Formats: sequence, structure tokens, C-alpha cells
Amino acid sequence: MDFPPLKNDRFLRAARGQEVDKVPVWIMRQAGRYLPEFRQVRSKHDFFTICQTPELAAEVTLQPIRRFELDAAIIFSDILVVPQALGMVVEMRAGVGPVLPKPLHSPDDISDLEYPVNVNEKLKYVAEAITLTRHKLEGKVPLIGFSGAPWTLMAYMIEGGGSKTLSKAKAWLYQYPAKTKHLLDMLANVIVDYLVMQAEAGAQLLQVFESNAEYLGRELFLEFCLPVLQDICSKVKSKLKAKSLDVPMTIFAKGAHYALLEISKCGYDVMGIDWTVNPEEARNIVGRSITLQGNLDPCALYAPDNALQSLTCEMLNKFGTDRYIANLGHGIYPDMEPEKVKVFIDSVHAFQTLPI
Ligand SMILES: Cc1c2[nH]c(c1CCC(=O)O)Cc1[nH]c(c(CCC(=O)O)c1C)Cc1[nH]c(c(CCC(=O)O)c1C)Cc1[nH]c(c(C)c1CCC(=O)O)C2
Repeated sequence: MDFPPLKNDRFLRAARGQEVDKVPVWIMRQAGRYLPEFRQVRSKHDFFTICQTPELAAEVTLQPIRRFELDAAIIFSDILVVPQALGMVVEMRAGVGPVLPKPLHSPDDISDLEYPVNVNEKLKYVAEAITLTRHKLEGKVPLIGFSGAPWTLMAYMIEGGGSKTLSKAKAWLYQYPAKTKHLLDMLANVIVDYLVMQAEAGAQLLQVFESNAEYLGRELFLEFCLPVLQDICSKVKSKLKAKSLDVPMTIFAKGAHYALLEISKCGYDVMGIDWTVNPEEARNIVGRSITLQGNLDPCALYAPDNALQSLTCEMLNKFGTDRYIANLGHGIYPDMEPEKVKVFIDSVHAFQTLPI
């Protein structure tokens, strides 16, 4: 596909371990409710209508790019479009978050899922949104595509929404390990097709969100998550290679401080770390063969500007400027003042390390 040439490749260079002029920065949930222009669009349209309408999805994807000197855009969508593609109903309720009114109660319900999924048909709107956004970005910054990881999606499909403990979903890991693995493999197959479709449509990096890793310990994570995360990465990469596409991939397993080394060896180019992980410890554990992304506490943006600047500097000193992409350690909160994002981004870009 013919897209406008890329003018700022700092983010992709860092993902590939190449030298950069400045540390690249983007923010998880950078298109979202903290922006008045997003709330304006959202007041007129249902959440999933925005996701499903390429013009609206492209518009809200571009909103933070117009306002701030971000080094990447992320396509506006949600991880829960995959359970929708499997035939599940997902609603986004104000003040509650996502709700799946008919969750999976037992492995018998797996057969009710509409599987296999023709991703190119069911999630075509995401491909269209990506292609349109690539054109509208005019090469200003690269565009990130994404998917939820199998365990994170499975947890929403069983819990029927957010949960404090994920006890219903975790019960499956202990009661039905084989059937759980079957469901995780089904999800992985859909995710592989979905990520490949996004890269073909124009996504320049693919991020996999394992946001519910924090509910698992090391043993459960190594048994149920790691093998599928590895499988997704190798299958996506080999399918893209066959199409002469080379798109870096990021894994963000939130709360998986207990398996940093194993995750870093899964084949991904970039590893996101959440705000509870010490950057220096993470770097010591994973070595230099992977780019790290993160990890300022999203609440640090509530600090006064000068404190936020020092916290950002401290973070950059710990990560260093090599093989590093600055971000928050999780999504930005909806009540954040947009001006704080500018302070954060400018502090990252102003940072210089002394030459060695
Ligand atoms: C777990 C998860 C979800 N969705 C996502 C994750 C993984 C990242 C993470 O761990 O936060 C990923 C996601 N969701 C959204 C994006 C868009 C791109 C971006 O990062 O700017 C991305 C990358 C938009 C969104 N997704 C959602 C919103 C807000 C909903 C609204 O506008 O009503 C946005 C902008 C809703 C959503 N979607 C989800 C939840 C739990 C919620 C509720 C959050 C809340 O209410 O604070 C599921």
C-alpha cells in the first residue's frame, strides 16, 4: 500500500534498537476522555460506534497528535472487539466500563462462540480505520496497531467485565486446565489473524496487551500465558515475512514483574513495563537485546510541573536513552489535565545523556 513517507521514525528506530536523536514518547490511552475534543465526539457517539466508523476512529486517533509532540499514534479501538468478533455482546457503560452481559459460565459455552472467525470480514472496520488514519497522519508519526492477549480477553469473557479478583476466570485455570488451554489457543489464532490484518492495513508496530497478568503468579503465567504469547509473536512474524512485511512487536504484560526474563525471550522487539517495576532492575534482568517501554506512574502527572519534570528525568536516567521508548506505566487517567501531558512529553524530549 502506498502511504505518505514517514517524517519521524524515532519510535520505530528505538523499537528496532537503532540510534535515536531524542527519546521517543507516546502515552497509553493517549486518545481518550482526558481530552475535551474526545469527550465532544464521545458525547455524540457510542464507544463501539466510534471504533466501527473509520472516519470517527481516525479522527480521535489524530486528536492527541494534533495537540502534542508525540512520536507515535495508536489506532483508536479496544481489546474487546475480539470477543465481539467471536459473537459475544460487549457494551461500554458510562462509569462502569466494559460489560459482557452473557459471559462464559463453563467450558460448555465455548462451543457457542462463533469460531473460526473470518477476521478480515468481522474486523474489517479496524483495517479500514488503520488505512484511513495512515493517510490522514501524512507521515507525521508511525501508527501502532494492537490486540489484547488471550488470557486478558478470556478473563473479560468469563468475568463479564472488570473484576477485583478475576476469581471466576482463575477458577478455570485450576478446574479445567486443558479446556482453558484450548480456549486460549482459539483466541491466539484469532489474534494472529487480527494482528497480521492490521499490519497489512498499515500498522507500523503491533502491541499485545496482557493487562491481566497482574492477577497471576509466576507459575500460572508460565503455564497459561507465556506459551501463547510466544506463539502469537512467532506466527505473526512468519506470516508477515511471507508477505515481505517487517513490523516490530511489543508485549506489555502488566504486573508480570515475576517473569521479566522469560517475557523478554519470547521474540518481541519491545517489552513494556508497568510503573511498579524498577527500570534498572528490569534492564539488568533482560539485558540489552530488547527495547524497554514505560513506565512513569500515571499518577505522577498529578504532581506540580517541576516535580513531574524531575520524576521524568529520574526515570530517563534509570532507563538510559538506548533501546528505550518513554511512556507511562499504564493508561492515562480520564481526569488528567491535558497540559500535564505536554510537560511530560517536553521533559522526555529535552533529556540529554552525557556522551560516554
Ligand atoms: C484492558 C483494556 C481495555 N482496553 C484496552 C485495554 C488494554 C490496556 C489497559 O490495560 O488499559 C486497550 C485500549 N482501549 C482504548 C485504546 C485506544 C487507544 C489509546 O491507547 O489511546 C486502547 C489501546 C480506548 C478506550 N477504552 C475504553 C475507553 C473509555 C471508554 C469511554 O470512552 O467510555 C477508551 C478511550 C474503555 C475500556 N476498555 C477496557 C476497559 C477496562 C475500559 C474502561 C476503562 C475506564 O472506564 O477507565 C478494556
